[in-house]
Amino acid sequence: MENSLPLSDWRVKNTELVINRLHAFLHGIALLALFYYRLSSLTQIIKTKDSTALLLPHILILISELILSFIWLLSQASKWKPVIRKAYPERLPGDEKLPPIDVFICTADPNKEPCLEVMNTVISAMTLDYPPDKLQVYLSDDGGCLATFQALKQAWKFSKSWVPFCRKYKVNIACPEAYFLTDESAPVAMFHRTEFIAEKKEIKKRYMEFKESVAKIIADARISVSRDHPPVIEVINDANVDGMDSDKRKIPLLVYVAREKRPSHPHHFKAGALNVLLRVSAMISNAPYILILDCDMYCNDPSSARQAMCFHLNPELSPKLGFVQFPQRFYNINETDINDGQQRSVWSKWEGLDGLGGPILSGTCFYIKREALCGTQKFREDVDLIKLEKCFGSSYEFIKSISIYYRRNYQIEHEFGENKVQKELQLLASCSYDNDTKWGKEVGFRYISVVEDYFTGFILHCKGWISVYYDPPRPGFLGATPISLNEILVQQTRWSVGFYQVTLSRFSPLIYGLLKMSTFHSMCYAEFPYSQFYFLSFYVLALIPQLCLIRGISLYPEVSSPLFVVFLFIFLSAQLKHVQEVFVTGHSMKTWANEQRMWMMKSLTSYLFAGLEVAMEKIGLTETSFLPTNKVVDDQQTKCYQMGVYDFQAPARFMVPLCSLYILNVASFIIGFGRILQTQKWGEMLLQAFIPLFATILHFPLLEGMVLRQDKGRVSASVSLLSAIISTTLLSFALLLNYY
Ligand SMILES: O=c1ccn([C@@H]2O[C@H](COP(=O)(O)OP(=O)(O)O[C@H]3O[C@H](CO)[C@@H](O)[C@H](O)[C@H]3O)[C@@H](O)[C@H]2O)c(=O)[nH]1
Ligand SMILES: [Mn+2]
Repeated sequence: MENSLPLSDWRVKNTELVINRLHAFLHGIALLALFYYRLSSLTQIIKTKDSTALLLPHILILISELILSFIWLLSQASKWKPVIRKAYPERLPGDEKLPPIDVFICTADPNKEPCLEVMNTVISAMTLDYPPDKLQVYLSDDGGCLATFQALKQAWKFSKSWVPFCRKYKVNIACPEAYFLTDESAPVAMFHRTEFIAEKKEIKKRYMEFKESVAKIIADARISVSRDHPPVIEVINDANVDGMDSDKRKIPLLVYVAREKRPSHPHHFKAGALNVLLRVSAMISNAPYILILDCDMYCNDPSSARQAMCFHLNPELSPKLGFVQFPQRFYNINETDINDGQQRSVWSKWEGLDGLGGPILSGTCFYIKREALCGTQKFREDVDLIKLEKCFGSSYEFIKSISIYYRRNYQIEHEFGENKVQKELQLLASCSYDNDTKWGKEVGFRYISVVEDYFTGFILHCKGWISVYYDPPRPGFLGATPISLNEILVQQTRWSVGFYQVTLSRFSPLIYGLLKMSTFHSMCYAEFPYSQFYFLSFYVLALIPQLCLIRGISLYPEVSSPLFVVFLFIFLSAQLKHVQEVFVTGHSMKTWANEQRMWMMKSLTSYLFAGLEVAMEKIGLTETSFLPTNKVVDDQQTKCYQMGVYDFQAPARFMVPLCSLYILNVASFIIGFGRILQTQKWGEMLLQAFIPLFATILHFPLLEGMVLRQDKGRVSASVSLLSAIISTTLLSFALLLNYY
């Protein structure tokens, strides 16, 4: 009876589907009317003799509207068919039938990624509700830091009591730090209560001791990131014996991996680290499924592994299913979330992508099939060793380990600790192993972009794998997101660089993607890289209508013209659609305002600078870098975030463009409005005066930061001054031209 019930099912979100398609239809027609107006007014300008002064602003506005509309069009794909999924872990087969899982956790820099948080992520993964002999946790330490290694040993020691405690009392929060903060009581029957309280007290004491020991390790060590070290791979256990024996294992296996790094070798950042883990784990446990986690994302609900298996083991999905993606949810978000750290709009797209072939791989919180990453599906028949070596590198042991996927007769026979295995592991974690192989190109995580997640997922989809988005009611994972404006903009710049790198390669979603996947799916993939061009639109819209306003050049239809309604409709329909999406996902108007503001701020800074960075990279002036976000927050940033105000202590390159444009918008509105009063040309200039007014209101926090605030998070005086000079220069230039 039980077996006949499906492990998972899904349904289309019909109401949203209807709203989205109807909106797309109406908004699309209005956009056509807009371009009709633009083209006819352009032809008219060209026909009139003295046209040069008018032509340029009109063309610029047309370009900006074309870009906005093109990205809007791409974005409709992810709204086409939103679906929602359900998993039924209680219908899974017994533990003995569950497949093993390897967990990969990456850390890179102990100065930016606090050791205790990394260890909490590790411990939370060890606590997953899964048979312990089928769960292996690997920590990749890209910093090659001894302190991390020592702390991991302490984490293992603590896990030996924590994991059984959680299993016994079915503790619902897998991360100890979070558990002791919330004071959750276990759902046990009353007669266990006293025993539970006593054990909880004891385990809390052990956690405190563990915390102290980590703090001591950090205090004693010289914390530095090494770029020059040999590979270190160690199974963490008491006496170097009992950890490996899976029959007796009460808690999951824990392995420390620091791959070899040499200054002369490219290490390909996180993708490189994950590929080393893929190889090393193949020698040790070789689980068919892998959970990948960033060190700042811990397992919140221990049942995520079983939930993911509901999809991976569902015969309807299984053969083609590459990965199950969970959303990234954050524990450090507050109600105001002024920086839009939660990225609501991105995650709601994933439901739409799920209806088209699957969500984009998002770097962390996903259960992926090893076979999909290793690309072994194409070696199903017997292939010769030379060919395999060219693809997977020189380790025969590794090739044997993946051969289960095409001959299915290879079992791991070696004992860990044998010299031979250690030697093989060292080889697999060496920095030159990738050379002249297909690693990073056709095997494992792909290298060409710093958004290795997006790119690798894209290639998997192109190869015919599908993926599933699962957003359970209780978040499977919780992480920390940057809370300062600066970190958010730096992070966004990195992502944007990564998107440009993909678009400029031969794998551009709108060329390569269209050939390999459905049109709608590739449109979803294209939306991300093409969104970078918002910077062009927003620079035009933040400057041209304003400068034309003070010069009295009209760029929009008069109030009396029927086309005025078109513009009004487009503005309102876009905003109301956004408001509807915000409300449907349970948020308020504040979220709408924050998202609008951050969208513009990111476009005017991160998107632009990423473009410049990639251009410099192309001509050989700079090298790609992946600077991990700083997970250490100072009091100042926390204070600002909690008060719901921006921390404007970001570098001038971010602040000056924003402040200059703001001042220019305020000034142009005042001058323009004065001009309208004088000339009484209300109808002609109304729309145009509205643009700087909207910007002034939406970005009011900038005015506060420059003029009203006195705290440390205000805009620095030098930035305000420089911005004032820049905007005044631009304004006087425009005004002078006017009198000319
Ligand atoms: O050379 C490196 C650089 C980073 N990392 C790790 O990569 C993870 C992600 O780095 P983080 O600084 O937290 O970046 P985010 O911007 O928060 O990460 C998002 O964006 C990345 C792509 O840019 C994805 O890999 C991530 O999964 C996704 O959460 C962290 O665990 C790092 O330790 C490495 O292992 N090696
Ligand atoms: Mn992160």
